[in-house]
Amino acid sequence: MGLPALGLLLAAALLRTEAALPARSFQIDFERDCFRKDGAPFRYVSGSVHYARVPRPAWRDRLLRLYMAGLNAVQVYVPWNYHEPQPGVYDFTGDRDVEAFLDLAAELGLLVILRPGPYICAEWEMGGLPAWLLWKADIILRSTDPAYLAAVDAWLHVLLPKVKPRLYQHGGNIISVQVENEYGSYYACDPSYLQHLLGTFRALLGPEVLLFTTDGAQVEELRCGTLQGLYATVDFGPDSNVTEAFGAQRHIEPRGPLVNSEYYTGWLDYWGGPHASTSATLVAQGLADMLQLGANVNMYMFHGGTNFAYWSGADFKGQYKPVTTSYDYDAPLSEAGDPTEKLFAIRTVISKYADLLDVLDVLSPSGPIQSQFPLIFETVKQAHGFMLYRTQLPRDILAPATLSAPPHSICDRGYVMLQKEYQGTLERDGQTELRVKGKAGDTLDVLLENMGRISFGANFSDFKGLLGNLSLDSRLLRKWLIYPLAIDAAIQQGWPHAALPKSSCRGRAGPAFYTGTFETPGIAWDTFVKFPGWSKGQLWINGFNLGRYWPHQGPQQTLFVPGSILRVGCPNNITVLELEGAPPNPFLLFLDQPLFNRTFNHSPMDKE
Ligand SMILES: CCCCNC(=S)N1C[C@H](O)[C@@H](O)[C@@H](O)[C@H]1CO
Repeated sequence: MGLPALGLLLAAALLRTEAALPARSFQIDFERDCFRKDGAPFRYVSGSVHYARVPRPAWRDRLLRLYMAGLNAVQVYVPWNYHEPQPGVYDFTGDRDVEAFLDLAAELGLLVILRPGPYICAEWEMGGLPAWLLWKADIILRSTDPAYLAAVDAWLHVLLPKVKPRLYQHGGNIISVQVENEYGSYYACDPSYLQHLLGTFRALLGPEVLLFTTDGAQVEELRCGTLQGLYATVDFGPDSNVTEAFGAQRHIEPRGPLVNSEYYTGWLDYWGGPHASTSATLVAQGLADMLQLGANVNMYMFHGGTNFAYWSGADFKGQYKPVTTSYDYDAPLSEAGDPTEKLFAIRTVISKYADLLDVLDVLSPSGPIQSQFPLIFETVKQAHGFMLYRTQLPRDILAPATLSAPPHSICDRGYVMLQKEYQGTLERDGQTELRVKGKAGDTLDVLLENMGRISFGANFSDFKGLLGNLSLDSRLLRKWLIYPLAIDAAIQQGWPHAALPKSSCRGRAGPAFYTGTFETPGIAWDTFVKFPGWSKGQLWINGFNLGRYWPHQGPQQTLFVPGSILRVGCPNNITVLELEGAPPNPFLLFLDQPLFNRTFNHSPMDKE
């Protein structure tokens, strides 16, 4: 392609910058029975932490432990009575600073599932309803009783304006909001009450936020607890049959994501009764069964904490049963915040389902840029490294179709995945076509690598990225999400070591991060690292970017590692971004000599 055409193409690409709008969406895909976050399939693995049961100085510790266990969201109740001790008197300070708790979760990269009630149950005093409601002795709680609704609306008009700017669609981290709580278990069964709440939540939160209900996984409980316009979810513990329980949800929601909003990791204690104890193995197995189904799960409780002061509630089953001060719940994180055997069992399960590409929230914290056609690095002000281009197949492609790029428009290498399965590599001066097949809506990703801008010999600017439009059987692919990747920043901040649970990993085809640690033998000398059987990628040790490796291409087979970046007497963190395919049992070798030339003597170290 001559320069003018390339120039024109470039101009066209540049002209399209106005189309670049930030995409922040969290919706239900009723076709593919999943959530979509920014247009991409998304599944949450969440845990309940109640800020009202944890002193504020410990919030960061508890949320970080939840994050490091591999969860990507935290479910949060808002107890009305904790914030409105007297009618019209509000307290959001100190341990009651719910905004600070939500913002801390956001800072730690956690999404939030918010449950503002107004009734929350939770073994909390009066289920979160303020005791002063009972000054009107004949009030009918959780109904369309005008006195009750007046107090509810006044409270929601104070609380929900604090929530709205933190909604995911507004740049925050709250992905969904629950209306009421297990209303199907309440005798009143007043659908006008739920309808009123729906109206108030929509008026104060806007049309985009995902609103849902939660009820026990029994059809009779779902009958009164659900409402058109509120996505119905269920709750059940490890002693339930997963298929039957989600079958109850499907009775109300035949399509949409499976959601267990309260997967009981333990249970509450009553005065006079035994401390609850639920087997870690049973809890982990139930979690694995649900994740295998692709379900979204919130573990109730991940961390229970304590019913300080007079905040413990009570159950009534023909007999008054007050709940204890400890809300340990036999949860994965103990009342005092200590990890338990159950936490490690859960972390192991999650690590088997952790999806590295879900870490786009970390690697691309500003979120994707939405554009009709691909944008180049320079348009989005990305200098070096990698960008991820994502779109969906526009139609079923049941027979292999040709995915193609204009010649020389791949600057410089594009690693193609369909539904996260590696399809092959598009190259600047090489292969520009691949054969793919899939279903409408399948996610097509192109991880685009900048291999370095021309330093001599060209009379044009060496722009980077997808400089042209990809097509499928000659029909242009549109509606792209573009993620500039800040990999170095994430690694320097401790990702993925702090985030991804350690698990024995087997090599896979296509782009993937591999992490590990190693000890030096008491010295920190210069060394050379070799990649037996690896293909091409990038290497970091202790946050230092050592550069590109490409033993598949050669000639060099090792990377130089300066001794100055190594640590003695403590683990060294190593992160590998392999782009085309790691060996089945990935390992690295440290040598005291460089290998500058690709050898073909098939020595054991060269074994693929
Ligand atoms: C014996 C408790 C019966 C009601 N509560 C139930 S089932 N639960 C569901 C309820 O939504 C939650 O807030 C918690 O109260 C949980 C028990 O920890």
